[in-house]
Amino acid sequence: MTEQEPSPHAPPLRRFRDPAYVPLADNLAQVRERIDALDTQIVALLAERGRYVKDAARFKRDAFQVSAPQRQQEVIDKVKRLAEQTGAYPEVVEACYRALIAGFIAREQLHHQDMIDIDEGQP
Ligand SMILES: C=C(O[C@@H]1C=C(C(=O)O)C=C[C@H]1O)C(=O)O
Repeated sequence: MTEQEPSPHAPPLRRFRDPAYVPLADNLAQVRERIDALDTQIVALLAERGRYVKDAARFKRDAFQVSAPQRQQEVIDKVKRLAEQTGAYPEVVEACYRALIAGFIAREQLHHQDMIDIDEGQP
């Protein structure tokens, strides 16, 4: 085992046994450029998702409703199905979503604590 980081511009060191495998890039630098571009999109999407999670707090009465465990399970089930359909690694998708939802709920709880009830009696 070397303690050296891989060389970004070097040619491939290994190949897949599957002769049908189609490479996506010429070198590691190219692979990383594409990963970086995807991360930019993913973080922008997470920001948008977070704005909707914040808005959801307006429709909830208490901490249990913020947590909404049944909805959490629906989201996990749905993304696992999507992973199967799209070829994403299902265990990665599930782990990401469990972490994401936990983080989003924590934020939503903070927003919820910072809100006031709408008084139904008001004209
Ligand atoms: C956004 C909601 O609130 C919470 C956050 C969820 C999420 O991040 O997907 C799902 C359920 C709730 O725990 C919701 O109830 O839809």
